[in-house]
Amino acid sequence: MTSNHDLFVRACARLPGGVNSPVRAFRAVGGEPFFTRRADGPYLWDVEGNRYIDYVGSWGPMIVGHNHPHVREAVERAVKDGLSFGTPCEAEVTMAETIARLVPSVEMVRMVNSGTEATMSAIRLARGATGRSRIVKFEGCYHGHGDAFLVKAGSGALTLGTPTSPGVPAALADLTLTLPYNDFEAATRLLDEVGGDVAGLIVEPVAGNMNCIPPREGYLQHLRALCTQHGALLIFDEVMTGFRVALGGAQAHYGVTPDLTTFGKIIGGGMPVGAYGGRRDLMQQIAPAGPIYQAGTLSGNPVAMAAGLAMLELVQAPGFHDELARRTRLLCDGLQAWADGAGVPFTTTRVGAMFGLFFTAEKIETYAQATACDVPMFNRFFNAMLERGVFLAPSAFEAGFLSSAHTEDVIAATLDAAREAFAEAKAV
Ligand SMILES: Cc1ncc(COP(=O)(O)O)c(C=O)c1O
Ligand SMILES: N[C@H](C=O)CCC(=O)O
Repeated sequence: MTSNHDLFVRACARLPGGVNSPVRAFRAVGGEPFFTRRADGPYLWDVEGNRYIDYVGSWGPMIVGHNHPHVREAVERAVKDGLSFGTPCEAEVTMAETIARLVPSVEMVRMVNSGTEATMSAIRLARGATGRSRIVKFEGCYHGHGDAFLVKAGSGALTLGTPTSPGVPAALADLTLTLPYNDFEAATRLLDEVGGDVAGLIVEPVAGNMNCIPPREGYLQHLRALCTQHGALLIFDEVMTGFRVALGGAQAHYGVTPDLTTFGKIIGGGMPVGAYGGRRDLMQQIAPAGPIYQAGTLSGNPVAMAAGLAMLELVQAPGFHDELARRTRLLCDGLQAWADGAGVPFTTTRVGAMFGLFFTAEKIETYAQATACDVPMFNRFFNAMLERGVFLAPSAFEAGFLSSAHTEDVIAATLDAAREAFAEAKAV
């Protein structure tokens, strides 16, 4: 039998850090990653046969659990007709119509192959449409690895201590202005100062790459008003929140209408997909309808569209998101109870089926608070949970995700593990 360790040794010889995306490497939590052989429902199995309850969900897409038969069968049917056409196909039209129906601010959409491509393209559109160069993002928010976004970025960049990446030319980084998330005054001040030069302000409407931080009440409305006042485009990066925190995404949940929205994860059903869309007058500026160029050999891939459409069918079931939110609350309340019982300072955040675990007694609303939490304690808890067969995101700065396959029994098993894990993490 191949072992996780042997595979990691082989991987490190040929893949930087042994992985194809930094967050998978377990650098922050210590130890070595496991190698998944198969996944089903709420579970992953590694190459050694160990089973894990999975709260990473492929970093968000697997909202109906792994290997859901409806999604798998749609993929199997699509594959029989060919893997890629390089011509338009019906499924991509249906995908665009579905997104537009479920997210009304998106009048037109362009399919791409990742969340990174979606955000890079949205920013190009914002710059092209406004004739302005600067963009505004938030400290600790992550929008993929495009140059413009690797400035005070979250996710693996924050975890590994390189929030502003080498390799991004200073001339480009200087065009990215950053703001503290959830700070009303700072946003007002910055836009009053330079708003006339700002093409777009991009935000994760629920921050999910510095752990999970919901917006303060009225904050997204405030950003909307500022962008309107200064003629900057408001871009919601819903790669993580789209179709997860509510059927219509965070914009439906909070009742705020952005100019442009980016998607990924769930709309691919587990296949590599992204999309950006928004107001018709803006999207009509994208080539070949307009002059702003953006293209993709595999964009609108028929197999990926089939997977995404099948998943979007499932999340439209009546009560789907309410039930997921209820179970997420069960999980978070249960964790809180065991942490309190063990005398461990701990707090949780959640919006829909997205949650955050913080080792602090404070209510978390800012990047500064998130990064001041007890990270070594998180790392011990992570490893104690892993030993008990529960896989949390391997970083104190990533959100957790629930799926409809996480039944009350699965949550109860998670909580049993947590009771011991809190005690073990505290004992050190
Ligand atoms: C909010 C957000 N935007 C963009 C991205 C980039 O997506 P991808 O990894 O598919 O390029 C991610 C995740 O990686 C994300 O969480
Ligand atoms: N936090 C990232 C996206 O949501 C994790 C995915 C990755 O970068 O591999």
